[in-house]
Amino acid sequence: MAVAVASPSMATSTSASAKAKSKAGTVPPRRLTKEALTATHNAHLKKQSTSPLAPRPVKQPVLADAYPASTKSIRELEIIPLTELKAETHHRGQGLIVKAVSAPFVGAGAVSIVEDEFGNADKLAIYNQADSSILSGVPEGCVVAVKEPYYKNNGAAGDYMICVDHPSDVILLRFTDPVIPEKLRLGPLLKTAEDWRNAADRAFIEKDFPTCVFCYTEALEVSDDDAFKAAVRTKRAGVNLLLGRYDAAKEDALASPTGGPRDWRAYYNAGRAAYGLCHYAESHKLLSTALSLNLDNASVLKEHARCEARLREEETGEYDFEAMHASLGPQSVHLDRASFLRNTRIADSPHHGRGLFATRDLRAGDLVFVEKATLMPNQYEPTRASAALYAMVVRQLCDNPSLAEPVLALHDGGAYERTGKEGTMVDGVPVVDVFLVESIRTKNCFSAPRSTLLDTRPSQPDGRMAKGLWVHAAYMNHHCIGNTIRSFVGDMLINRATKDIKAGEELFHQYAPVKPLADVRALQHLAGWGFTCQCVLCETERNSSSKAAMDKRRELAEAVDKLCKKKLPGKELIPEAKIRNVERLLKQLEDAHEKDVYDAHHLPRLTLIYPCQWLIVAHRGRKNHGKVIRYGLQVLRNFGFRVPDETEPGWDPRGIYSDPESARTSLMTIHAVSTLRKMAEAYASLGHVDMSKRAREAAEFGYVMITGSKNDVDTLDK
Ligand SMILES: C[S@@+](CC[C@H](N)C(=O)[O-])C[C@H]1O[C@@H](n2cnc3c(N)ncnc32)[C@H](O)[C@@H]1O
Repeated sequence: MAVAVASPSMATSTSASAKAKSKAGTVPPRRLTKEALTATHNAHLKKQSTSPLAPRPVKQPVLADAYPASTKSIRELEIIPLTELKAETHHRGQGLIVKAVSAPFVGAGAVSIVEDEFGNADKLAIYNQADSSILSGVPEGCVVAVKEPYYKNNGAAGDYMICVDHPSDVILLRFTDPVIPEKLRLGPLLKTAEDWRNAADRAFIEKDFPTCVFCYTEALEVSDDDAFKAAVRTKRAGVNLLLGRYDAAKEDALASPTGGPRDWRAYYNAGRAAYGLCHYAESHKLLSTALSLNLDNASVLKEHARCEARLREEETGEYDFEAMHASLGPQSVHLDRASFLRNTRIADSPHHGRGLFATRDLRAGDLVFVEKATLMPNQYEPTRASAALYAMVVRQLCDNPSLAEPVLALHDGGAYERTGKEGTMVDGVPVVDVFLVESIRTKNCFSAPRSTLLDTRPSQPDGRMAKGLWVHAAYMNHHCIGNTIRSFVGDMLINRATKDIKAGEELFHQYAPVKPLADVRALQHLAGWGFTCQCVLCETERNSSSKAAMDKRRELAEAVDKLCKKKLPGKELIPEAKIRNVERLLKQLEDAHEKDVYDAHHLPRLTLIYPCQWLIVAHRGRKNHGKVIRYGLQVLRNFGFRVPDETEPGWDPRGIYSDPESARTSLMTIHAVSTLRKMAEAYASLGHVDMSKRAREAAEFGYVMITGSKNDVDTLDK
């Protein structure tokens, strides 16, 4: 489903919010009557979009307004009437029990008019519910408990609402729940378990799966017939599978065997649920049991074989990358593949908290790990990608509580105070704190193109990225001079070594492409992830490079950008005079790098890369092959690789990746690959066949690291 960000008009304006804050903690003197509330609500309902394809808005949390989710049971709270709600107040230790007396208006959240046992009415806005939950649009007549409610002004005078951000702060109560006050109690809507089961079956036919689950649950509560219950559980397992509620599906399925001939179905469903959770070993075991009970069943055989393929990937790290690329499409970015993680382990890092470490020696170019996204929405629209991921994490934590352990274990930036109860079950639902989720999302998510390979094509890249969470990769710390690099095929993250790595060494990657200017880079690290990079480049530039030299480099880099318009030349012939101007600026920029800092430590000189690349393309257009090679060597040198100033006899570009000296200082990027490829072409034009072959092989090898798999490096021209 498409996701949109809630429009600014939905947010309270600054002056209105200041006014509202001045009333904080007091019971508002004038509130809207039930009739006024209902009239406005009904007017909104009439305008409500009913298209299932309409983008679903998401109310993304503002971390500055964070408050913790309630961790108490509704039974521990003091139930208050609506008239006791105080403005801009989180009612700690208190709760509401109210009945929906209107149909829900479903937008960024679901808004209903609710009534308490005394006939007081108010507006209830529930956000962040999973689509699988009835609470994503509370049906009229349902009774809900709101725990530790937050009451806020909605912008206009007298217009207040109960705002539920944390999905676990609202509980759908069963009609017979004794906590419901007498006046709101309807008693059971249907009498017998069969009635409820039939109602569920009807909801199933109408594809109203949340209602279907609700009615099966009521049937189970009412019945004491084990055979009936087993059959209902089988049905509910099937619906939960459809809803992607795999934890519940597995539990239902495993509670349904009766010792009869249809038990294979229970293990089959449980196996499919475990597969949905990517628990392939468990899935295989369950499907094997199903198979032992029904040897010839084609569906079981198919799932069993699929599961074995996943186990092989987990074990060997062997993937058919070509087939994975071929299977990508606008609607198919979630690939049916398992993660391969055994070359790595999570352990304490001297850099920060936990990090990822190699469990065996790896060579440059080796696959370090491959990880299937824990969660990645198929949403590449830049304005929607973050909100879509946030919404997905929240909804999945509600739908599959077992996800809480790996997701909540991630670093949250340290500023958010956890209660320690997040993820635990209270009142039958997992405590989900949306502000914690957002803190974790911002510190751990990656941007992912649909395919890194396609992204390297100049004709293709649209720069559109989805955002996703890969919980294993999230343990990797940043290093500008990283020893690994990531790429993507759909929702699969591929991580390859860019250098030789010894068992036990910490693995690093770059969180974002490394900015050439040290202070810009430092700001990005601090603002984005709250750290100061200690890599040799950042550390040395911070401590040894003078401010005057840094300013000079910035000034000259800007002059180059201005002259070259921040682009590489196209097919046009570049005038000699312009080339000379760029060469002059390049020389000045080179001189602005202190020799005792950059040459002594052989540090990358990142501001020099762009003018060198520009000159390569300009000279290539004029068939100045010697110059292409000269500036090609400079690009490699400026990325921190050890290369000769001029091609020396015996120099082999294929050695740059495993050269231990280069390893300390070099950054691996697509620009190094495209430079090697152009050098290969220039060597060939000069008749240096052997050097051309070596440079081409070095480019091809680098392209495997960059794109994640073996691909034709000429893609760079397509
Ligand atoms: C995705 S987490 C990485 C795993 C994290 N170390 C942990 O313990 O969970 C990102 C956070 O790690 C920390 N970090 C990453 N790279 C770092 C580095 N080179 N130096 C210091 N802290 C770093 C920052 O606090 C950053 O917000």
